[in-house]
Amino acid sequence: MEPSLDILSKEDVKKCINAEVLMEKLEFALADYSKGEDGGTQQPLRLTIPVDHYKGRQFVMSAFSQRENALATKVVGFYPENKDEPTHPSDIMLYNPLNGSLQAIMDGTVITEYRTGLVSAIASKHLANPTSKILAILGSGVQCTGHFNALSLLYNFDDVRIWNINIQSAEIAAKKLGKPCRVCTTAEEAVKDADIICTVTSTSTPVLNKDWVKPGCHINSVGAVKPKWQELESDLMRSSVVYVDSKEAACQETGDIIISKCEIYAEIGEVINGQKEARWHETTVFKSVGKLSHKKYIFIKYLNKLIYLYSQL
Ligand SMILES: NC(=O)C1=CN([C@@H]2O[C@H](COP(=O)(O)OP(=O)(O)OC[C@H]3O[C@@H](n4cnc5c(N)ncnc54)[C@H](O)[C@@H]3O)[C@@H](O)[C@H]2O)C=CC1
Ligand SMILES: O=C([O-])C1=[NH+]CCC1
Repeated sequence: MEPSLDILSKEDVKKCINAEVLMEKLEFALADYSKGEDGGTQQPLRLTIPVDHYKGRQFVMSAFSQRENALATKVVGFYPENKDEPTHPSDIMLYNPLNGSLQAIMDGTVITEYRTGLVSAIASKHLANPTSKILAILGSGVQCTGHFNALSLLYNFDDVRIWNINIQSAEIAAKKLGKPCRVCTTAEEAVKDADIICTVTSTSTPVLNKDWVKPGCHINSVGAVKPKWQELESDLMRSSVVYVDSKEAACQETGDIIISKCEIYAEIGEVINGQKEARWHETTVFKSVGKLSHKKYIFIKYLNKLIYLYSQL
């Protein structure tokens, strides 16, 4: 008999996700990755296909995890000018690691939204002041909600600010958060005295300057996923303690690291493993590029188990 193939829509995936469980799994995944070969993961640098003719690009990310016994590939586009379609269309293929056969194809957009915010939340847990009360989010697309929801699992913010280059978009995002938050007209106003700042934009030039940032704050920066693009000013990168998701990927894929020529202090996985310090009393930047597709397939594996149950109902 042919093995069955599960096909999961965005709604199917949404029904399966439990953010708290996923956060735990992601922390293991980050730690395993930074152990190198001892971590039992195989994860080559992702493939980037420029589709300049249509102002887009596609990333192909594959990985195997021994811990989860999972093998998967995620394909994600980056089309920042899309209006009626997602700017990051994505699909995930899950394979049986024993024989390589395809087990499931699923929407990858929901996973991308959750996973990216949760990884920033994990970084914040280690690198931000534990009493953080003021959150600023620069950018008001999918990752704005993803980051707000993920960080709210760990912090009880009493002041949340949002800024976007397009203020109407920030106002729409603010309503979606379901909690009071302030829409600011400038990025500088939004980040004043903030304890945690998330930059989640599609900008190609810096939106956050060193002089605006309170010493000791923690910054999660997830945009600028091109070698010539920057989300944070070079001076800010050079004067902060910089952590990344993957040194290999960060040094090749983001102008925030390449152009600023800043020093990378550690991978966040090294902090989780106790190999490097969490210097949370200093100004810290967690720069992620999302290279860690094994973070995603851990989701997938988890989802697959739920999918199995789900398919029994
Ligand atoms: N590091 C990672 O793991 C991941 C990174 N990303 C990146 O994070 C960023 C945000 O992703 P999404 O929220 O899904 O995208 P989105 O398209 O939903 O939102 C992007 C936001 O950036 C704003 N923006 C565009 N140009 C700007 C400019 N010049 N200055 C300030 N804001 C500007 C847009 O108005 C919008 O609010 C993107 O750069 C994306 O490629 C996305 C997923 C994973
Ligand atoms: O990991 C991811 O899904 C992405 N990284 C950059 C754009 C999308």
